[in-house]
Amino acid sequence: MSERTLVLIKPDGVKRGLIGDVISRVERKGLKVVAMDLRTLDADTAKAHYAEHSERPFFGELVEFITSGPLVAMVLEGPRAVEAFRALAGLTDPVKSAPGTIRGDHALEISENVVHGSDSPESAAREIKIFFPDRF
Ligand SMILES: Nc1ncnc2c1ncn2[C@@H]1O[C@H](COP(=O)(O)OP(=O)(O)OP(=O)(O)O)[C@@H](O)[C@H]1O
Repeated sequence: MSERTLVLIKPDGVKRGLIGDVISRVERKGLKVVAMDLRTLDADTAKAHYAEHSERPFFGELVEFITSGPLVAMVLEGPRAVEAFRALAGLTDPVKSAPGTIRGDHALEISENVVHGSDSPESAAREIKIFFPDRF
C-alpha cells in the first residue's frame, strides 16, 4: 500500500547546498517525488505547520528559522513513506543520529537539522494540505 509524506529541506539545508544530496537519498531509497516547490514561508503558514509546538519555549525561534530563507517542500510517495523517510532523516537530535542518515551526516544542532518529515500518515495529510492545498 502506497503512502504519502511531507518533507521539507529546511532553510539551513538549502543554504548549505544539500538539496541534491537529500533528493538523491530519497530516490536511491525508491521513494517517488510527486510534488516539489522552492519557496519562503510566511509566518502564518509556519505557525500552522508547527501548531503542535505552539506552547513550547522554542516556538518563536522555530518560526523565525523556518521563515528565514527558501526551503524545499516535497511530497514523497511509496510503501510506508512516512517511516521510510524518517529512517533516512535520522533522529531529531543530529548528534544522536547515526552516521549514514541525513542528520547524522550533516548536522550538529537540534534547531538546524536540515530536514523535516511528517511523523504519521495523519500528520502527513494535514501538512500536505498546508503546503499543496490544490494538488492532492
Ligand atoms: N529543544 C529544542 N530546541 C530547539 N529546537 C527544537 C527543540 N526540539 C525540537 N526542535 C525543533 O523543532 C522541530 C520539531 O520538533 P519535533 O520534536 O517534532 O522533531 P522532529 O519530528 O524530528 O522534527 P521535524 O518536525 O522537523 O521533522 C525539530 O526538527 C527541531 O528543529
